[in-house]
Amino acid sequence: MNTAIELSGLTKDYGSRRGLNDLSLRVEAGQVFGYLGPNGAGKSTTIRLMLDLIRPTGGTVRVLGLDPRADAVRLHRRIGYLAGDFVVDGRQRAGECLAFLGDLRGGVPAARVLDLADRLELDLSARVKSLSKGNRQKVGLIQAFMHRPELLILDEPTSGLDPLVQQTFLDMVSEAKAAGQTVFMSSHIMSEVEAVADRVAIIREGRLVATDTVAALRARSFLQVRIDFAEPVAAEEFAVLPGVTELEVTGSTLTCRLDGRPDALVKTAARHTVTGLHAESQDLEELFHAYYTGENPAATPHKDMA
Ligand SMILES: Nc1ncnc2c1ncn2[C@@H]1O[C@H](COP(=O)(O)OP(=O)(O)OP(=O)(O)O)[C@@H](O)[C@H]1O
Repeated sequence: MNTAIELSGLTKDYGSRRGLNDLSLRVEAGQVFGYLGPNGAGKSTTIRLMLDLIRPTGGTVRVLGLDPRADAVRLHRRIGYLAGDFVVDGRQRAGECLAFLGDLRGGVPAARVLDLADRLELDLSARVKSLSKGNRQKVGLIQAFMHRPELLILDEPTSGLDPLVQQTFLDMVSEAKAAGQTVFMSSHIMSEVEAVADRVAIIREGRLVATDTVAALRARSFLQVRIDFAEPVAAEEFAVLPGVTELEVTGSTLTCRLDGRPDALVKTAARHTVTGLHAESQDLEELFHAYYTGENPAATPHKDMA
């Protein structure tokens, strides 16, 4: 598999302040990669370094096999970038602005812009300065997607978008992936990238704290179970079952955490009369919250630096 982005030992100091600390990361071509972290974690810093908008204090960056500094012009033609603080000339109409940016990229068919504007419900005749934050963000999204770049780098792309438009955006990301494009997108909310990302990385205070596939993270999530029985049950009968931890039995009510298959627990419970069953899946969001705050995540994914 080709590598779209390779960061190695990347460090960025802002004076005495550290923006990024020895960060290594690889994004394979064709992947949708979610880059997650709380405010101030270093997401925008990483993205700006990838595009040579700022220079690293240490470490190296390769994007599409090129050096962003030496090959800036060649590289920028192959990338669609949405900045976290996307700004354009507010006096222009949205359509004029997009036509201008399309020309800079060697020409984009008007029908392509119209189609994206239609899907995102953006009025191309409105002046940019009259647009709401969310509608301005749509202009930013269209300019990033419209020339079908090999690599999309999107800094907080869903910022300001309402849920319906967020869904349209996610559809656009899925289509880009189906067309073989690579998407690197930052967010501070897991649920925004969960549906489309193949892989996610989490950073906190300028350091990478975990990276793994969304599927693997999901597989590590667990169930919080409560079973009500008609009669009191013995804790010992359940304590030995595979995957059962944090077991508590109070009279005829059992609560536990269950990792993996529920088969053994269900079969053991079925030896008794079950009057109630409640199983709640631990949300990926909770797992990420634990990473964000630096607590030990309940289900600890290994660090996978691949
Ligand atoms: N130009 C700068 N000068 C000084 N410090 C900076 C500068 N840019 C960023 N920082 C600091 O570097 C750290 C990382 O900032 P960065 O903008 O990369 O975070 P982020 O993860 O993108 O956050 P957000 O979600 O809030 O956009 C923060 O502590 C920030 O204050």
